[in-house]
Amino acid sequence: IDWWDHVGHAPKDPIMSVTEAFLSDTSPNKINLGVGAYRDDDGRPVVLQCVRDGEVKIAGTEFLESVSASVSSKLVEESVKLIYGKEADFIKEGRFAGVQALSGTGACRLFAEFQRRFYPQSRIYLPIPTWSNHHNIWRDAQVPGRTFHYYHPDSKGLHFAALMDDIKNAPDRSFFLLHPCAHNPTGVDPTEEQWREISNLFKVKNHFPFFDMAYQGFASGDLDKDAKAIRIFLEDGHLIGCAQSFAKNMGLYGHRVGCLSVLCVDAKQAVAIKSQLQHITRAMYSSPPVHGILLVSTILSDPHLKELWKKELKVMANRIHRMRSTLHESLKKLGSPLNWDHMTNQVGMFCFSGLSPDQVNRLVKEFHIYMTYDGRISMAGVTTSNVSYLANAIHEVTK
Ligand SMILES: Cc1ncc(COP(=O)(O)O)c(CN[C@@](C)(CC(=O)O)C(=O)O)c1O
Repeated sequence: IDWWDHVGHAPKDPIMSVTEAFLSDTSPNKINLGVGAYRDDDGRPVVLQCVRDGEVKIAGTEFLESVSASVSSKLVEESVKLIYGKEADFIKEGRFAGVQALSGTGACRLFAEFQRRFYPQSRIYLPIPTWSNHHNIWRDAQVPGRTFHYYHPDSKGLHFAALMDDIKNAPDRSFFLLHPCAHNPTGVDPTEEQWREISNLFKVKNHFPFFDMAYQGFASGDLDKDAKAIRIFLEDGHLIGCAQSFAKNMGLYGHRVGCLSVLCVDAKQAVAIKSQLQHITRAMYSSPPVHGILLVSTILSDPHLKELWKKELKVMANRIHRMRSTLHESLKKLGSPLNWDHMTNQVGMFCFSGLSPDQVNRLVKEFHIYMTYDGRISMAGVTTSNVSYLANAIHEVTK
C-alpha cells in the first residue's frame, strides 16, 4: 500500500520562489532583486578577504568530533560583545545564556521553542510587515502570532503613533519581535529618539524585547551604530533576547553561523537557561557545523581580521547606498511622476518600493526583473551596469 499519497505540495516560499523563477529565466537581461544576498558591482557573490585570511589561519585545525566547548563559547562571547558592546557588565558577570545557532533562522526557531516551553500561553507580536519566515518559525513552535503596526504605506516610513498604541494595548509582559536595524522588508528603522520612547514604554508594560539582528553593519556600515537600539534597551535594564546571523554581514550564508543570547538576572539563571537551550538543540540537530563557527570566532578574536572585516562591511554598505542614490537619480531623470525619496531614506539591504503586485508582475513578464510580490527590492542586486535598465523598467510600469 502507498504511505504518502495524501501529502500535497507545500506552499511556495515567497522569497525562495523568486530565486527559482529567476534561475529558470534564460533572458540575458534578467535581474534578481529577490533574496537578500549581497552581490558586488559585477553581480557576483563575495567571499570577504577577512574570511579568506581566516580560512588560512584555521586550515587543518578542524575538530573531528563536534565543536570543542572552548571554540563555541569563544564564538558566543565574541558575538555577544559585538551586539551589546565589549564593556557590557553582564558579559563579565556571566549574566547571559548564549549558544551558537544555525544562523539567524536557527536562533529565532530555538528561541521560539524555548518561549513555548517556558511561557506556553504566550504570543509573539510581529511587525506589519516583517520577514515572511518569522510567521513560519513561531507557528511551527506553536506560539500564536499577533501583529503590531510598523510601516506606514502612505508616507513609506514608520507608523510610530500606531506602533506605540499597539505596544500600549498589548497585554502586559507580551513578547515582541523587533528588528534592531535595517528592517526587512521595509528598510525603515525608528530614530534613536523613537527607540528610547519604545524602550520606555516596554519598561512600563514589562514587555519582552526579542531582537532579530540579521544585518548588523549593513544599515549604517558601522557595527556599533547598527546595535544602538539594543544598547538603549540594555541601558534601560531590559532582559533582552537576541538572534544574530553572520550570513549577510560576513557573507557566510551557507555556513549557517548564528548565535542566540538571553540576558538573565544572575549567573545561576544563565546556567539553567543555557542548559535548556542545549537540551533543545540536542534533540533538534545535536551540534551545528563546525567550520563556520571556527571561522567567525577566529575573525572576531583576531584584531587585524576584525578591523579588515569592518572595512569590508563599509564597502558593502556603501555600495548598496550608492545604488540607492543612483536608482533614485535615474528615476528622477526619466521624469517619473512619483516621489522616490523613500529609496534613499530607507536603509540596509532592502528598498520597499511601493510597487503593486501587478507592477511587479509586469517587471517579470516584460523586463525579466525579479523581486518579491510585496515590492521589496534587494538593493544588492542592483549594479552600475543594470541600474538604468532597472530604472527604465520601473518607470515604464509606474508612469
Ligand atoms: C530579519 C531576518 N532574520 C533572519 C534571517 C535569516 O537569515 P539566516 O538564517 O540565513 O541567517 C533573515 C534572512 N532573510 C533573507 C536575506 C534570506 C531569506 O529569506 O532566507 C531575505 O531575503 O529576507 C532576515 O531577513
